[in-house]
Amino acid sequence: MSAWDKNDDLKAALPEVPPTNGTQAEGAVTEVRSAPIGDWGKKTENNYDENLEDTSWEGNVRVYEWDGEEGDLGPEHPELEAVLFGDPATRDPQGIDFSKIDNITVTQEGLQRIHPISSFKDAGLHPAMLRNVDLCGYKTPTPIQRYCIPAIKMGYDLLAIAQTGSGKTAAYLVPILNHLMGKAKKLAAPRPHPSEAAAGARVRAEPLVVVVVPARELAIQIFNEARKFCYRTMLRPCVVYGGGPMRDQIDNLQRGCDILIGSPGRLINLMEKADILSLRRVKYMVIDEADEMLHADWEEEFNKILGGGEQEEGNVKYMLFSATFPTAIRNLAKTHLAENYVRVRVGRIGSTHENIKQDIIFVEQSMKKQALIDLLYSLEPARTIIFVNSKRTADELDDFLFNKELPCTSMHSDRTQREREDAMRAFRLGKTPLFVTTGVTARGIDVRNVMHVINFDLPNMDHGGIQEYVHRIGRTGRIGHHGLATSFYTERDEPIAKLLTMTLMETGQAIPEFLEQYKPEDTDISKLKFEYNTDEEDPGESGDAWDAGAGEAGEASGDSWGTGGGDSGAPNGNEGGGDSGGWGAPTNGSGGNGGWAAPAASSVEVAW
Ligand SMILES: Nc1ncnc2c1ncn2[C@@H]1O[C@H](COP(=O)(O)OP(=O)(O)OP(=O)(O)O)[C@@H](O)[C@H]1O
Repeated sequence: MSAWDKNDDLKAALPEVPPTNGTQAEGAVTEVRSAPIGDWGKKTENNYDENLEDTSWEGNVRVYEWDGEEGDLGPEHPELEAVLFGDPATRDPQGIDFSKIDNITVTQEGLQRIHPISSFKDAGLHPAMLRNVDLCGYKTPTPIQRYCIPAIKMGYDLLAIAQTGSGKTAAYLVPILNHLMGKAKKLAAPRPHPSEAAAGARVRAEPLVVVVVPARELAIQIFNEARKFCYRTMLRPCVVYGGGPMRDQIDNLQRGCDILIGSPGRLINLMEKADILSLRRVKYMVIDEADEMLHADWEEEFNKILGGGEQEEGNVKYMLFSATFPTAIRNLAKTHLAENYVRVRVGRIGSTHENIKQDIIFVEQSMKKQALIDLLYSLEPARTIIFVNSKRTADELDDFLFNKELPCTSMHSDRTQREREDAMRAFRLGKTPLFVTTGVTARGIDVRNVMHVINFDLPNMDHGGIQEYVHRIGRTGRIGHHGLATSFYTERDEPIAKLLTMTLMETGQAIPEFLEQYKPEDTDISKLKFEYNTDEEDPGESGDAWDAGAGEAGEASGDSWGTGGGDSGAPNGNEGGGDSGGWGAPTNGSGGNGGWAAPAASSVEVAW
């Protein structure tokens, strides 16, 4: 365990951010320190030559290998278990405060009403999957998991929106893999026995699940999660991403691939090699960070991936996940989903967690570096991500901090993939607890114990805007932990000021004096209008709520994990009949007016 993993929750010690030498806050006391108050450890320099010798690309790590003779379930493998799930001493989540997560309102829409599970035990998971969940240290499902697990089990397309760090990855991996694990032999493509693969036997990869994500590091991270949930199943995960070694990635695919996680460019590249990869067997297509993937910049890639499967119409379930979802992109998203898709939203779309303390400090542009050093020197050392808006600033800041003897590393899109993986690894391991990066890591990246996010530059409204702010600060305060997000605000940040102020108000953060002028006239928090994704535009959300009633949780329980086609209740009828529970289309839906909701959609709010 790294020293940086010991204080699982520094929350109690979360400091008030002191004014820095760079602030203009009136009456600010500018205590300038010339040295850090704690021990940051040694500054380190990456030796890339040494690393070049190292062939351990992140995609080449071990996965559970099925030798095909154990029936549906492979034997336990204690050594691999320790590799996948880590030191048992650090598995159990400590310091997690689920109270804030559990109080968030959950809204669901669509023709079908989903009954949330109350515990993993009630989810009808295969005992081996339940054990994998337990090995991960998950005791209780998060709200998004409570809804997504039964919805996916029942076979619906899904649009799921929940705050950063709220467990969206497991919300789709667990039910999808659970559903497929009993059917792997029937559905999966033939593959060489591991001993034959070692002797060079190869097949074409024909995955059952494809997960598409917008960033390479995120693909690697989700692959690592998939490795855990595939443990002892017959399902073999692979990852492909740009910049990584093509030869190794192809080699891995050709040993058999059931779950493929990829960044779009490399995925398309490989799809063009018909003897290497075919999407003809795909049953589930998951688009993570879906609002980013549906962005116009990705349109071509996105359409190629969605259209490249030769699957029968209606045979693929589509799942879209994100923490943010601007209205226009939500409207586009629905065109990719079946009419009877289910939509689940936890809290306001794009809202931040109360667990993240947000501080905004006014800084003169020319004083930012000084302000940063003041800030770092005045707080206890803590694993920290520093976001900047340009590659040049990332390089400069890395140098600057390094010259101050602080242990930092940095990443941006001009770095080689080897450098990117090294930097990420050094930060994850706590070797370099300061990580300077551009927005390339704003989304999805989950590093244990990130206590502080600093926006050295606030996101530009033309590049990411308030959504990027939400994703960036969401690298801390994950899954019930507490974190601090400090942003340097300069005169140039005026365009984001209004949305930023409302975002602060929503979670009861202190509004600094210089932002007071941007407060809306009506300060009633329930009436805040986030123009970029007004929920009013979502028909079906206003009235017609189904009576949530009591006893919601647990109703999806009971039936056992997949034996053949009977458990899905697949609404498209493509995996047999089932037990969708007789939720006929409600007659009171409002749907309709060309906007977001599916026909006759209705919604229900459930306060947890
Ligand atoms: N039920 C659970 N109990 C405890 N920890 C969990 C649970 N579900 C997920 N986690 C952990 O919570 C962390 C955040 O999960 P995840 O990365 O899936 O969040 P996310 O909602 O996808 O966030 P983002 O929007 O930033 O991508 C991970 O470390 C994951 O292992």
